[in-house]
Amino acid sequence: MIRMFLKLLGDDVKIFRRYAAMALASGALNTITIALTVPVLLRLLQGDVAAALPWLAALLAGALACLILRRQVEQAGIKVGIAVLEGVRLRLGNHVARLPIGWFDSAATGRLNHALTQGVMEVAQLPAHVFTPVLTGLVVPPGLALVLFWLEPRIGLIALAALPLMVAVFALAARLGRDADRGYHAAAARTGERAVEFARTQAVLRAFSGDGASARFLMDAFAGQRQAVRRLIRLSTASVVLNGWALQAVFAAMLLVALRLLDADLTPAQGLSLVVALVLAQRFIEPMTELAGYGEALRGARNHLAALTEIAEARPLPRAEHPQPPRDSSVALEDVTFRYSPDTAPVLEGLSLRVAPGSMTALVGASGSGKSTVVRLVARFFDVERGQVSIGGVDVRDMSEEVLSAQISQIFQDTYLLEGTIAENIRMGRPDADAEEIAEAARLAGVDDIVRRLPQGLDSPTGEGGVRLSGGERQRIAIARALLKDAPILLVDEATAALDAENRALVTETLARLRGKRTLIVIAHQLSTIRMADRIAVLEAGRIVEQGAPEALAQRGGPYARLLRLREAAQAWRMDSPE
Ligand SMILES: Nc1ncnc2c1ncn2[C@@H]1O[C@H](COP(=O)(O)OP(=O)(O)OP(=O)(O)O)[C@@H](O)[C@H]1O
Repeated sequence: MIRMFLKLLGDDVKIFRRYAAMALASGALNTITIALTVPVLLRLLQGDVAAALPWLAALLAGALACLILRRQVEQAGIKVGIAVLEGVRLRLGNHVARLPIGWFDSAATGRLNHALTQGVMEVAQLPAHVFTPVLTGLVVPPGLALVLFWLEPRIGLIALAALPLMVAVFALAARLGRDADRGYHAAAARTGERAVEFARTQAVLRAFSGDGASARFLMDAFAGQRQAVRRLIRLSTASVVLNGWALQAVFAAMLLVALRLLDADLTPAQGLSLVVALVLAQRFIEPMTELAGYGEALRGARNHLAALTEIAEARPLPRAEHPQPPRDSSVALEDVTFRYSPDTAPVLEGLSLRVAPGSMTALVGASGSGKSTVVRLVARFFDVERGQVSIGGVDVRDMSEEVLSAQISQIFQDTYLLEGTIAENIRMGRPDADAEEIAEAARLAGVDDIVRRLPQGLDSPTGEGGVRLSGGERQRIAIARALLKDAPILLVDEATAALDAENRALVTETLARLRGKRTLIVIAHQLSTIRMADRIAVLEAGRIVEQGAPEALAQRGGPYARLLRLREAAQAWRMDSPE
């Protein structure tokens, strides 16, 4: 855990080392001060107040020094906390900015948000609230065990033997708690997903199962979470009880030995030593009880640290050492194999595709066949596992990010709008565009239909508190951005399911306008788009099973011809059916 913490601190690790050294020194000073109670008590119990006075003075001086040092440790802990708050966010922010675009799926974005807000906040509080007592608590018991051994060897031996035993018990209790925690977090995440799904799919659920059966999957998730909570309570209680029992057992063993010793013939001096040893034994147990109490806080922090470390360890795409510019706007995938994670099957396997500059290629195929993955690889959302993706004859891995980005415009399904006005969102396509160019792109993309009903027109704010735009309207803004950017390659996901007839026509119009002028790669769903393409590539389970000109493929009677028949039948059905 400390290793994860140090890794996150980066260069600020120096501040932590200084703080940790001070915390350990404070623990050592605490031990010495507590040890000073031994001569004080011995002399006082012997009735020799005068002899006790110098020791008492030393004890008071030690207590004062402890107080001062503890304050400094706290200040140093706060400094580490501030370094975490400022440094970790900045470092992770810079790191995340270099991660592949494909890393930012909704789950990762949610984790990032949680880790950077709540996670960093809690980790920043660790030094001041948890590490200080824990580090101090690590030093005091071994120190006092040695003093006990010197004072009363048999009780001291129990204390020394208890140290590794308690480490083992704490580790076991921590493991129990960690397992329960993990189960609980997994169940809570599942319930969260089911609840969001339940809310999002209300229309479908009500249409297809009005008897309440639709809520069953959500109820199952709740039941799973209840079970996980019960297990968490059982195991956390067990770990607290285990720690408590172990500590009490150690103390009881010390008392038993003390009783046996009292039965034996003791000199008055030995009797006094035994009494003082018992007082010291109590001080030996105390910090360990405190330490056990921090188990839960450490476990919680461990989860946050693990989430932050996972983000910090996500690998950015390597930068080109000798970046080269593309020679033209052609696109080629050669023998490409790609999988989303090392433990899943490849999504694309040995896929090759060549797109001539200025031509239009339509990717068609069943859902899940890998069409979106192909366009994501062209835009280098991820790097391929085998083979290569090149633009203008240059591997995308050998291009600088800026040059690659300048080659490509995208019109994808999920258009994200930034906080700002509609005009500013369109300007993202080309930051130096003037108002006239933005207005023209907006007009061509049909955004002016949207803004006409808004009093502030293109300057209307989007996002929270601003205009709420539908999926289709967002896509129009994406089209406007793409037209404004005017990059040599345009990647389009038609996603007609989300679009109304007017938007479908807009996408077709945009493609028709750019056809022959730009390299177009389109995940095509509409027959009109498919027929407009110079070449069709038919995908099935991550491979291209057929490619060529539309007419030639239609006549061949293969997969494309079958797909065409299905689409035509679907379109005829749509035209015949009453709207
Ligand atoms: N981010 C991701 N992480 C893991 N697997 C993914 C991810 N995106 C897609 N996949 C998987 O990769 C396969 C190909 O998906 P892809 O989205 O490329 O297909 P598609 O042909 O574009 O489908 P659709 O037409 O439904 O959008 C599918 O099995 C899908 O589940």
